[in-house]
Amino acid sequence: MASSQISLSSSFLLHKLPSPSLHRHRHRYGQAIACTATPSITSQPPLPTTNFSAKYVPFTSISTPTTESYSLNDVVYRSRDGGLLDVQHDMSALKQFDGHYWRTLFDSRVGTTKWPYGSGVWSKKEWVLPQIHDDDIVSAFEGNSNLFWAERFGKKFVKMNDLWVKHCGISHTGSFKDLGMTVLVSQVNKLRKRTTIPIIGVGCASTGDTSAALSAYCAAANIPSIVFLPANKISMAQLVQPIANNAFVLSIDTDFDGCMKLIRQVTTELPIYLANSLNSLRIEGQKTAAIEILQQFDWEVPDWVIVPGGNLGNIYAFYKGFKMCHELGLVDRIPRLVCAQARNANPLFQYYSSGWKEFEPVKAKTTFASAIQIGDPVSIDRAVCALKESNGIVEEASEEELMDAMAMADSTGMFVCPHTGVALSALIKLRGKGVIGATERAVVVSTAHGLKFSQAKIDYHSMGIEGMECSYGNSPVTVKDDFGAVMDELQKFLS
Ligand SMILES: Cc1ncc(COP(=O)(O)O)c(C=O)c1O
Ligand SMILES: N[C@@H](CCOP(=O)(O)O)C(=O)O
Repeated sequence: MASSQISLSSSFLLHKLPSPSLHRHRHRYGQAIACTATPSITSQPPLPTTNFSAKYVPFTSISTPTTESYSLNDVVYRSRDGGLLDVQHDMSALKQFDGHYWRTLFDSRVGTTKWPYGSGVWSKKEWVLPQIHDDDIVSAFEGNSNLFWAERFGKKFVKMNDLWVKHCGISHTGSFKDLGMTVLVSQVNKLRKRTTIPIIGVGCASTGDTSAALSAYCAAANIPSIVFLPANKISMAQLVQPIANNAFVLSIDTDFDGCMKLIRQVTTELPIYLANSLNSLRIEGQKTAAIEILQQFDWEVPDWVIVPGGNLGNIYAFYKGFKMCHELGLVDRIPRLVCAQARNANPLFQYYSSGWKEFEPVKAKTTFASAIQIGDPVSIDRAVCALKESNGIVEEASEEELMDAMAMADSTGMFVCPHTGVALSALIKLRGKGVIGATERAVVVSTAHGLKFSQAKIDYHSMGIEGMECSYGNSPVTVKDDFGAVMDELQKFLS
């Protein structure tokens, strides 16, 4: 058994759970929701009675079949040989229903208040965590985020008409991490409530967004959360989130990669459940953003999806979501994926540029895209798989390019984070090279809310960043309290 595994009982039996056909009323987030696991609305297809299931398998089993597998009720993050794990669904059970069935089922749940299907994640429950009981789910009705037609940005800056931004950051804690965290914390909630597995808390290393999501979902479920943050390397808005949500916060004098090493060691010694995306449960929630994009396009497949990458779980999550939709007959192909990295933290870009010869972690340098300042991504193998299987591309953006792209987007009415700037910058480059065509449909994934990174925007618009022109900077004009002076400034502006 790998040292990172805590040997715990996997004998938790689902038949101990209350019958899923129970009709009942329950309270969530102060709202009384009439909930039934057997929906009565006629527009919704009957729920399948088949027993769907999922288990952990070594990630390598995608290409090399193996008998090694673990129950999702086990506390295990790595395979016997120390590799990554993946959640494998019983695809033959899911395939008993055709693509039309799944599309109709998922569409019927959009906008519902019925627990837990009002969540963009749990509206796909059968594909996410099929064996969890609704009562154990910890959700803030995350997901269902805006797929924004970036009409003005598209026309003005990249000569495209069919450009979209998936605003995953307009969410409960302001980033896409909510999608994965609802799944992970729900599973922990179930294990703590219904088994004797000792989990005293849930922990993560973070560049700011994972910790915000973890602490919020744990607080909602009354589960202790422990977060390791690289000191002085995350934004104030991100730092205050776990503090406000009552997490135990360790600010450590290292970078994210150092924090990640520490939390991996700590979670092998103490019964603290690991919440980083090394834990493949997170991917199951995050993959629903891909399914949601297809759904929002009425199940038409975009040509390109561009995702900023750091620890590299999300690029694989998008691939997995698209792949499942293809395999289960909801769509007939998958989009090409682009992973965009900051030049100051670009180990994947370097690996890709070398023709996938040899992966070398890097020492990540300071970047305005601070949440992706990661030099040794845990999901490197997952990212390579996603890119190879989707005929994907890796791009990078300099500090000036990513900040300009962020400012360009904001000038057209968005308010995006620097990581979205990295992805937009990749789009600009790929359009410039003619790789992405003018009439193709592209989706840029926006990963966090711009308000979390207001200091970066202040720095840019103050035009005081050393070595950066800040070409799209927009400083306020200082004027004295005088009608004539105000009129003079307005005349200058209007002319
Ligand atoms: C805002 C933001 N964007 C992008 C990423 C990259 O996601 P991933 O680590 O899954 O590659 C992260 C976290 O790493 C993030 O917090
Ligand atoms: N950007 C992340 C970095 C950790 O990524 P994870 O997906 O492995 O948790 C963060 O916000 O902490």
